[in-house]
Amino acid sequence: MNTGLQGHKGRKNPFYKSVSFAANGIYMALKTERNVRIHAVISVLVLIAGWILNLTQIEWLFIFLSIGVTISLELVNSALERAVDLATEEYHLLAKQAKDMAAGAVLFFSFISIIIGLVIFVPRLMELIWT
Ligand SMILES: Nc1ncnc2c1ncn2[C@@H]1O[C@H](COP(=O)(O)OP(=O)(O)OP(=O)(O)O)[C@@H](O)[C@H]1O
Repeated sequence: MNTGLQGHKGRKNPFYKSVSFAANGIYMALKTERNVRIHAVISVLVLIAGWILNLTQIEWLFIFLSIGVTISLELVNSALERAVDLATEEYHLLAKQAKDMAAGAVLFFSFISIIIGLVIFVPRLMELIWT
């Protein structure tokens, strides 16, 4: 009986294999999902800006948290889109709600990330301009 703890072929996968499946998931999302790529590019630009502006430890923590949560939500959203498409090819109100709510989670946290970015970067840029 498959208890749900076993891998695809009935055996529990070794840890390194689970990590490699997860890394493949990130690679597939980057390859196939435009929004994941956009967030990845923005994240790299924010990291470069943070490095140039010499952020404090606490500012870096907020930046890494924002990037991490946003990209993680993008991955979960992409996974849910695929699961819904696998479940039905027909139009279904629940399918629409599931996809739109998952997309809403990404949008919601993106707004929070923008606010965090503004709170951190605007004073730094003002400092640069006025000094
Ligand atoms: N099976 C379905 N039944 C009802 N509505 C659906 C279904 N599949 C998708 N939708 C809705 O159609 C719209 C477009 O969804 P779709 O998955 O094609 O792309 P998307 O949400 O723009 O995301 P992405 O661009 O990342 O693929 C969304 O509002 C979604 O909720």
